[in-house]
Amino acid sequence: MVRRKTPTSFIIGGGALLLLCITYNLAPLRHVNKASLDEVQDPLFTSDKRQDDNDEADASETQEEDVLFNTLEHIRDRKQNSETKDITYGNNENDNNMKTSLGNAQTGSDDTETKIDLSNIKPPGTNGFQKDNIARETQEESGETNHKAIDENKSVNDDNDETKKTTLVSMQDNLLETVKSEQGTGLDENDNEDTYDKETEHYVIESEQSIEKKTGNNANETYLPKTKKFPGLIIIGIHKCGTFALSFFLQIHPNLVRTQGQEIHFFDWVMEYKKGLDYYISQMPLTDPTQIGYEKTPGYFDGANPRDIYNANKDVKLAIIVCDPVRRTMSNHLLKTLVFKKNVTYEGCILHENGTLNTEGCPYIYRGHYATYFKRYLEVFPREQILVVSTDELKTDPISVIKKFEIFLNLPKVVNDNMLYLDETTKQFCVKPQYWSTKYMGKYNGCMLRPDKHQVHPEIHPELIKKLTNHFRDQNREFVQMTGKNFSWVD
Ligand SMILES: Nc1ncnc2c1ncn2[C@@H]1O[C@H](COP(=O)(O)OS(=O)(=O)O)[C@@H](OP(=O)(O)O)[C@H]1O
Repeated sequence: MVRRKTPTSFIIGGGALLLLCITYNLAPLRHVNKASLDEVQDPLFTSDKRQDDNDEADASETQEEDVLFNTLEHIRDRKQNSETKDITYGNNENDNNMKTSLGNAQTGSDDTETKIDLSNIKPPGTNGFQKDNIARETQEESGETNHKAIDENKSVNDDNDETKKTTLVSMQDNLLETVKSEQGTGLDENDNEDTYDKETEHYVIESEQSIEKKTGNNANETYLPKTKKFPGLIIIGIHKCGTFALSFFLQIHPNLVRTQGQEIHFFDWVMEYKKGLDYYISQMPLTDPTQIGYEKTPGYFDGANPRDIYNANKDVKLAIIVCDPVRRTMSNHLLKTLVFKKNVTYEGCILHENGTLNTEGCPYIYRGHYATYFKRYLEVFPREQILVVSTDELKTDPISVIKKFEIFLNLPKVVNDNMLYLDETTKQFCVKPQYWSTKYMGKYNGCMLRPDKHQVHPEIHPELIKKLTNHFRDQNREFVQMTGKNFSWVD
């Protein structure tokens, strides 16, 4: 009679075998996860004076795909608002305001002094200007590409650590590039022929235009070589105060050339900064010796270390465009919710649960502390090296603003009122066709009509306006003193 093996030994033997298989099979995956996470997270989430790492813990607990989505979201947040503390609404120990809704803002307070009746506040965005267009534009410019990139990654062989790591890193680069291109015009300069001249420390490029000048119809024009160099002007802020419009209108000056299609974020994103100055210069537009290249990254105002900019080029001229910080809070919120689809409420950001203002935790508010940030620049740059203009003025009289730049940058005085017209339908100033470049401005037809730059603002509750106005008063007054300029919104 054949003795059958006991079930116990089967169980023990089988169990051991199973354990061995699981360990063997999962070990590489675990290894990949860890390595990949390190690769993906390190540059993005490293704690730094410029970057907040509050998402790090969450991200490290997710699977790879989730990390990539999170990474994209994280980069988006950085790009979108250039907010170094963006995700951290809840830095107050009692505050978890990302989750705070209108409802619990109303009910959460025991403090009758500070409690505000918010029942009349309309949820933002329900009747927002061209909301669908924004959604489409956002999707067109980023979403589809991002998802495609992520789908592509799914096909990578799970067993191949190196391939996977490389893919994740290059996906991270792709995502960053995609995100970077979201905010700009989306019209990229065709400058693949870069060559770096070590002697002059310049990128020397023959652009289409200069080649055309040498060989084409414009043979009589003097050929001026175009190079990439450190910008002569950087528009450092202020976020949501019309930096795009300013950058747009400055293009009508023939001696000013802006970077195309993206904000550079070199001085406020650690990962970009680490790429070095040569990389930064490679991102600049081609300019001939009569032209000044400029870039605008509003995140520099509150997110960059002014010393880094100064050390890179102490002669660079800086500009900021300034708006009412109370209105700016809503602008910031609409960008976050309508354009970047964050599920947050205005009140959830700006108020603690007890109804007091979340002044240090909500970027809508703390980015309006103009005096604080401006002071940091004045510690490094001479006042006369920073031009301060106002959003109101740019809206009502763009040419006068550009004329200020002509003086500030010692440019030929060529701009005049005749270059613009007031569009009757939109009540916006537009550039006459003969003064805009089809290559860079064509998409907007000479008018600065990006829907996300003309949001219809829902009403802010009068009590909140009062609170915010009181809060910003000292900062505003100090800012007026520092700049020597007056603004309609400063009392
Ligand atoms: N022509 C003109 N002149 C001056 N200012 C203008 C102009 N057009 C738009 N705007 C204002 O620009 C706001 C968007 O600001 P930014 O372009 O700086 O936004 S961002 O920081 O780049 O995301 C935008 O904010 P919202 O009104 O909330 O859309 C406008 O207040």
